[in-house]
Order: sequence, then structure tokens, then C-alpha cells
Amino acid sequence: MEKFDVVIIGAGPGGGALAYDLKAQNLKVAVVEENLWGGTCPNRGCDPKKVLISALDAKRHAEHLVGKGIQKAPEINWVDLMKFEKTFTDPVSSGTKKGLEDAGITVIDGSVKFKDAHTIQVGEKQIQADKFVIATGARPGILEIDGKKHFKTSTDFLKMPTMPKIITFVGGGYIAFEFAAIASAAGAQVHIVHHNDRPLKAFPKADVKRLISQLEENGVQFHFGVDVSRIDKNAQGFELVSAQGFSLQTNEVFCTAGRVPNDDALALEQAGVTYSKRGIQVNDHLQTTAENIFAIGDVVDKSQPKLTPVSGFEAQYLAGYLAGNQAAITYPAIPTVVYGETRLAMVGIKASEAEKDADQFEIKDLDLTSWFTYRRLNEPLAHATVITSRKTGAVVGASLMSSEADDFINYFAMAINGQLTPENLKQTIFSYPTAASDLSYLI
Ligand SMILES: Cc1cc2nc3c(=O)[nH]c(=O)nc-3n(C[C@H](O)[C@H](O)[C@H](O)COP(=O)(O)OP(=O)(O)OC[C@H]3O[C@@H](n4cnc5c(N)ncnc54)[C@H](O)[C@@H]3O)c2cc1C
Ligand SMILES: NC(=O)c1ccc[n+]([C@@H]2O[C@H](COP(=O)([O-])OP(=O)(O)OC[C@H]3O[C@@H](n4cnc5c(N)ncnc54)[C@H](O)[C@@H]3O)[C@@H](O)[C@H]2O)c1
Repeated sequence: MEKFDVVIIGAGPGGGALAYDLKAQNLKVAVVEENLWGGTCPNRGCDPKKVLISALDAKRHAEHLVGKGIQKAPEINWVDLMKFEKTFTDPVSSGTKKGLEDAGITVIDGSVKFKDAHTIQVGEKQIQADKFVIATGARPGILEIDGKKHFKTSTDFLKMPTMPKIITFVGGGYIAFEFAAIASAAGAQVHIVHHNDRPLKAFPKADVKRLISQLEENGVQFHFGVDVSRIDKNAQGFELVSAQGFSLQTNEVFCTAGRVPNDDALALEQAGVTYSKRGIQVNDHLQTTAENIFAIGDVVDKSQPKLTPVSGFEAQYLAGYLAGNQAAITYPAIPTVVYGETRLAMVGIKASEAEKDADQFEIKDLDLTSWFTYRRLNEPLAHATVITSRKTGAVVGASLMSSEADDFINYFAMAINGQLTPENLKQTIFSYPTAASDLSYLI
């Protein structure tokens, strides 16, 4: 039976990064992957999504400048866009696997099941290790309703050969908002059906309201307070039905009501690892309830957002811990972004929390549409909410909305993590005219 120092289960951004770090410590490392090497982000998540966002950007930027130097806005050709997207996704799996192999890491294809805390089964093979790291990520969740087999998922959307005339997303989270923006820019009639009145719940209510208005102006239709209970197939496509009498006809329906951790097929009971529908339970060393088994990334039950750089941060932490650094994991302020024509980005303390402690925090709420940075693009929506500490002057939180907010939020993340004050910022010269050169007017 083959034996390793560490076996990593799952070759996504978390597992992949950890494998290189542990190999650099001269450990005998193997990675097991059951699907595409590279995991969700580069194959069926962030990266292909952002390729589609590039086409949306080109169209919307041009639209805003029609009559201001641009003659006509371009149209998105979905078939060509998909071909372009494939040039990014097609090489990922083989390239990732080869990269690991070339670094001297053992790569094994197959699904893992634990036999005990030191042994796994992969196909016919049993493999032993001193330590295991579970980095199996998450998969699209499917609502338990009649006709659920008709649901398509985010993975299907990102390889959809043609854009349907009418497209519906059930569940108003990151994926629904991002794909709705893409699909409507590509010419589809788009619906988002959400079970309550609070989509994108983690983001500030006022910002989400602005985003909804913008999407509505682009033709997206929202249906709030609707619990879809059945999907019926018919000649035109599908009918979505609720017990309260809601009915909607669509050509395709996507379940975008959250993702579920891949912790249920690993036979974790055999290894003494505690897990639930929320993910694998870990302590502040990312150690599971089995002493020699750790977990990182989207498969972990945690309060931090489940994002690629968070999986990478945990991989980096765990490599340090296994090398002997005993400190508990502490997360920096984590920026999160909803992509679309206007990005909605936030980091640090939210305005809703700061409002409760007005003695401690100052909140600036600014419409930026008339600022040079956004007026030159004739952007319809540019907004910033910035929260600073009254005591130190340091920035502690921000939420930003603009076509540049996905990049711009990173300056705020650095300012928060570095506890930068306006005085510190004055010591930096930013290139001008850029969004960053507006920083001193915002903080
Ligand atoms: C549509 C979409 C868009 C997204 N956009 C963004 C974004 O813009 N920015 C961002 O930061 N994040 C984004 N995310 C989230 C991001 O993709 C994840 O947070 C990230 O991929 C998590 O990395 P991971 O390594 O923890 O897990 P994953 O990337 O999911 O990798 C886990 C791997 O484990 C494998 N595996 C599972 N079970 C087993 C088993 N039993 N045996 C062997 N292998 C197994 C899987 O096949 C997979 O390859 C997006 C996700 C989706 C779906
Ligand atoms: N830009 C990014 O960073 C990005 C983009 C896409 C995905 N992701 C990651 O993937 C995760 C999953 O994305 P997602 O959009 O599927 O999930 P999500 O958790 O962001 O949103 C799911 C939404 O569905 C709603 N919902 C739940 N049950 C429902 C029902 N029965 N009917 C209608 N609505 C229902 C929830 O209230 C929630 O608002 C994200 O949380 C994030 O971790 C990140």
C-alpha cells in the first residue's frame, strides 16, 4: 500500500496551492481529484464568469458613450463568446495536473472514501497517509421540489451553447445577479425569482436596491416573496409554479439558491470527522475532529465568505501550521464583489453595524456619478459608503458601486488591514486620473 506524508483531497485553488507549499517542505505529497483539475474557480466559476463579464463591459461601456463619441453600441455574439471562454477553460485541467506532476507531487484521479483516519480508498487502491487535508469544495445546490430535474446549474450556464430567449434564476444571490447581468446584456429576457424580499443579504440593503433598479432598467424582472414549488415541462419550455398561484413561463431555469459542501460522499464517519450540511467542522487550526485530518476552502463550515482567495489564504495558513507555526488562523478583512455592469463590492465593517455606534464611527455616503472618474465613462451608477474610526481616523469599512469597484475595493482592503489613516495616505502619490487618485477625497 502506498504511503504519503500528506494526501490532499481536491485539486481546486485551496488543495492545489497547499500541495506546492507542502512539497516545498520536502514532504511526500499526493493530490486526489475526481473531476477537473483546478477545481471550480478556473473551470466552472470565477474565471469563465469574468471572461463573459468582459463582453458585458465592452457593450455597456459603449452604450453609455453613444452620442458622446461612440456611434453605435456593439451586440454580444454568444456563440463566439463561448468559443473565447473555452480558450481559457479547455487547457486548465491538463495544465494544472501537469504542473503538479512536474513539481514532484503524486496526482491520482478518482473519488475518495475514508476507510479510517489514516487510510482512504480511491477506486481499487487503498492509500495511507500521516495527514489528510480535505479540500473538496462545494457544488450547486438543487431545491427539493417537483420537477427539480429540469433545473440547470451555474456549470451549465457557463457552457451554454446558445442564449435562450427567456431565462430564469431561482434564488437571488451572487450567481443569479451576475448571470442575470450577463444574460440580459446578451439579449435574453431575464427573471430572478427569490423566496423573500432580501436578495444578496450579506450586502448593504441600499446598495442592493440600487443594483436591482439598474438591472430592472436593463429589462431584468424580479419576483420577490415567491417560493417555487413545481417545475412543469411543456412545449414552450418550462412553467414555474408556486402554491400561492404564481406562474412563470421560461425557456431555461437555473437553480441559484446556494451551494452545498462536498462533505457527504467521503465516508467521513469512518474517520471520525464531524460534518453537516454547512460543511466540515474545524477548529482555529483548520483541524477537524480527527487529529490528523484538516479541511480548507469551501468545504469548511465557516462564517467567512466562500471565495477563491479565502481558500488560498487557508492553504497558506495550513502549510505554515504543518511546518510548526502554532498560531491560530486569523482572517484579514475580506473583500467581496458581485460582478455586473456595476460591480457591488464591500470590505470590513458594514454601514448597518457602524450606524449602531455613531460615537465610534463616521459614515460617508457619496454619489460619485459627477466625479471625473465616472463622468468620463458616463456611468449611470457610481456610489461609495466609507466608514472611518472617529478615534484614529483609520478606514474600517467600505462598500463601493461602479464599473471599477472590483479593483478599487482592494485599496480599501489594504488600508483596513494596514490600519492606514488619511495622514498615511497623503504619503503616497497615486497615478492620475485613476479611481485610486480619488482615495484622499473618500477617506
Ligand atoms: C459560478 C461561480 C462563480 C464564482 N465566482 C467567484 C469569484 O468571482 N470570485 C471568487 O473569489 N470566488 C468565486 N466563486 C467561488 C470559488 O469558485 C470557490 O470559492 C473556490 O473555487 C473554492 O476553492 P476550493 O479549493 O475550496 O474548492 P473547489 O474549487 O470547489 O475545488 C474542490 C475540488 O475537489 C474535488 N472533489 C470533490 N469531492 C471529491 C472527492 N470525493 N474526491 C476527490 N476530489 C473531490 C472537486 O472536483 C474540485 O475539483 C465562484 C463560484 C461559482 C460556482
Ligand atoms: N463574485 C463572487 O465572488 C461569487 C460569484 C458567484 C458565486 N460565489 C460563491 O458561490 C456561492 C454560491 O452562490 P449562489 O448565488 O448560488 O448562492 P448565495 O448563497 O449567494 O445565494 C443564494 C440565494 O438563494 C436564496 N434562496 C435560498 N432558497 C431559496 C428558495 N427556495 N427560493 C428562492 N431563493 C432561495 C437565498 O436566500 C440566497 O439569497 C456564493 O455564496 C459565493 O460563496 C461567489
